[in-house]
Amino acid sequence: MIRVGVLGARGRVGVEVCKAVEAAEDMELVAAVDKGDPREALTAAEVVVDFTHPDVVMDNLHWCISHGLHAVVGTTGFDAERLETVRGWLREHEGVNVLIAPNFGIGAVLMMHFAQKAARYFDSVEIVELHHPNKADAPSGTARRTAELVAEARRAAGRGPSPDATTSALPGARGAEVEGVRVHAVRLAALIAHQEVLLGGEGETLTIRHDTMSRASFTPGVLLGVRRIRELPGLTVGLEHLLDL
Ligand SMILES: NC(=O)C1=CN([C@@H]2O[C@H](COP(=O)(O)OP(=O)(O)OC[C@H]3O[C@@H](n4cnc5c(N)ncnc54)[C@H](OP(=O)(O)O)[C@@H]3O)[C@@H](O)[C@H]2O)C=CC1
Ligand SMILES: O=C(O)C1=N[C@H](C(=O)O)C[C@H](O)C1
Repeated sequence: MIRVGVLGARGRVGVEVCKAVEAAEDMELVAAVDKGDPREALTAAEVVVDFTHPDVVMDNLHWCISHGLHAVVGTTGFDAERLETVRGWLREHEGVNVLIAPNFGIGAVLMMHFAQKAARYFDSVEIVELHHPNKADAPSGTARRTAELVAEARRAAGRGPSPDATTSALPGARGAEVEGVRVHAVRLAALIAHQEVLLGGEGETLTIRHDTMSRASFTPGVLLGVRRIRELPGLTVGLEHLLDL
């Protein structure tokens, strides 16, 4: 049995993760911790799952690593600097492993992968992410990561920026720029999490779209991470490393 603790256990995703861990035959939920609860309960766990908030996730991770606990992290807000900080902590605590994934949905991971594959073949690319209005961060972690992957593929193919002759625009009208890729964030009641990657070329467009219809969709990926984390040394970024893509 893998002893699992959940941080953010009363949150929208945390609740689903707790249910999934309790239903898994090879796991035991030993701690369900949310804001205001003492983290010490997590020391009964081997693996801690974090779905909290971008403002607190670094402190949580530092605490887990320094207590020798593996961490599977869904919370967003990671940039290159934060990832480097985590790598530094892990160097000081050999044997502790961390998986950080901006999206644990299998379909979402495939959407990012397909977008990365397609990027080299099109002149233009833009990303539209659409989420529930209670989301803390914009753009989403998934959109940021998609933009990074697409930008990397375009650079490798020797492609310059997407064509754009705009010389006059209201601030924000063209979205945010992530490594040269435009990302637009929509917040709308009734939505959960959705993303479109729009690609345009000579006389054709390709739209790659993913829709999250239930937060339970994140749990198979989280459980996969929990099962595999002990054999993934150091820091792993992205669920794609655990899939056969
Ligand atoms: N990687 C993935 O697949 C996915 C990632 N996410 C990300 O996960 C994060 C959480 O999303 P979501 O569940 O919707 O958010 P919620 O706000 O619903 O849940 C977060 C929970 O964490 C609690 N919390 C805040 N601070 C702490 C703390 N220091 N220690 C323990 N618990 C704390 C919150 O309490 P309170 O409300 O009182 O502040 C809340 O109950 C976000 O960054 C989101 O983008 C979401 C979906 C999928
Ligand atoms: O906050 C959310 O809801 C989600 N957050 C993640 C992100 O920022 O990419 C994953 C998914 O989009 C849902």
